[in-house]
Amino acid sequence: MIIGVPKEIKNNENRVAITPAGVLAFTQAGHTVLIESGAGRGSGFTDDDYKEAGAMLRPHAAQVWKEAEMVMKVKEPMREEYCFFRKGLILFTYLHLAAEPFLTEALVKNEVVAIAYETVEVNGTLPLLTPMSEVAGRMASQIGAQLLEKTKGGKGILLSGVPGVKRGKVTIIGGGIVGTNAAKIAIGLGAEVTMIDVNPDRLRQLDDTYKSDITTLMSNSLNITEAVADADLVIGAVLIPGAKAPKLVTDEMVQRMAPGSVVVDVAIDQGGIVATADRVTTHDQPTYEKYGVVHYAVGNMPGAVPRTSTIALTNVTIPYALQIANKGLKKALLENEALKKGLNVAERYVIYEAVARDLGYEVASFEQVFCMEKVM
Ligand SMILES: NC(=O)C1=CN([C@@H]2O[C@H](COP(=O)(O)OP(=O)(O)OC[C@H]3O[C@@H](n4cnc5c(N)ncnc54)[C@H](O)[C@@H]3O)[C@@H](O)[C@H]2O)C=CC1
Ligand SMILES: CC(=O)C(=O)O
Repeated sequence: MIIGVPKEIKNNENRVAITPAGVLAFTQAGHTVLIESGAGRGSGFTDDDYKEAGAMLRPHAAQVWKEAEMVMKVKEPMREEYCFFRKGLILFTYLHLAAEPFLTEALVKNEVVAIAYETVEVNGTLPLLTPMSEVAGRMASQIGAQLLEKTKGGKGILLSGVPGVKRGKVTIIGGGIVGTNAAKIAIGLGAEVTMIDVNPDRLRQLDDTYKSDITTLMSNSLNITEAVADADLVIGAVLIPGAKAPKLVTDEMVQRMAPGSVVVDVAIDQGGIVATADRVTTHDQPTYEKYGVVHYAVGNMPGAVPRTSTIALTNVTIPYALQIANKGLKKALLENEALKKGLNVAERYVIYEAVARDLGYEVASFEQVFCMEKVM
């Protein structure tokens, strides 16, 4: 198979979908890897590193998209990339389609086979989302702590406090991978941490893990209202796989926060859980203020630490991509239930149920599409 890796073009997105080690894995299996020149630079990989591993370089993204049978990316394609979509092209990347109606329409219309990293699922876990959630969760507390500084628009508190001065309060909504990683750093910084989740078993696990370092609360409107009003820093970390994020923090709840408080809505890539996080921000301009509260809503947080993130991401994506290349799409999907869950769009159909529901498409089952036996 011919695998293409274009340079990421989202604002300050310095990750790349393949490392030289990944190239070697493909070429050793007899595949061809095309890489846009400079694609790895932001992650510290030179064109020569890729060439030595057996990749072929292409000066322009258009050539990579056109020649490749499967394009691997990190972020969802930007509008400038939609013109490269074509029937039967396999696209393997983060997609977050429930929050991307125009992208979904472009993929459907052009009959792209789109497999989303974030919905590949093994026993209820999301192995291709996990490493980036680990990065973003850790970053969320780190960034939130900085934004609480006066010079960054915050209320001017140090999360750890100092002897004789009380600590800052962090409320984390969603106790999954982002939430637990945010908690680790917030606890390490010395903050008073409250974690809210809707799953009682999850709350039990969190209590067992962090013991008296955190307070756990069941997710309901009253608990969220109180914990948000009381917090210096709120971190949004809820996920319903594939679906648009539920707006759990209302406009009124944000209005009740003290001026200079901070919201970091990590779940913004699925639309965000905070009503006032009504736009996706970029690393160039990561924050805005609403009701005196600093909002951070960057949709590609791990892009700011590309070396760590690229290696962590490709460690988990390459084995799946290799299965597609080695077996062909149809066989790979049929033999791997986890990968099959990643299939969001194929043959003009939306296959992932939550995406179809949120965007108003009729859902087609994998079997329906598979039986048509055209592209696959
Ligand atoms: N902005 C960025 O750069 C990045 C964003 N993310 C996003 O962060 C979000 C969280 O991801 P993960 O932690 O990996 O997901 P996860 O699936 O590990 O955790 C989600 C948690 O939300 C909980 N939850 C579901 N409904 C809830 C409700 N009504 N109230 C409270 N909790 C509820 C679940 O029980 C689960 O514990 C996702 O949208 C993910 O795409 C991840 C990485 C980078
Ligand atoms: C998960 C995701 O969208 C990211 O890492 O950018």
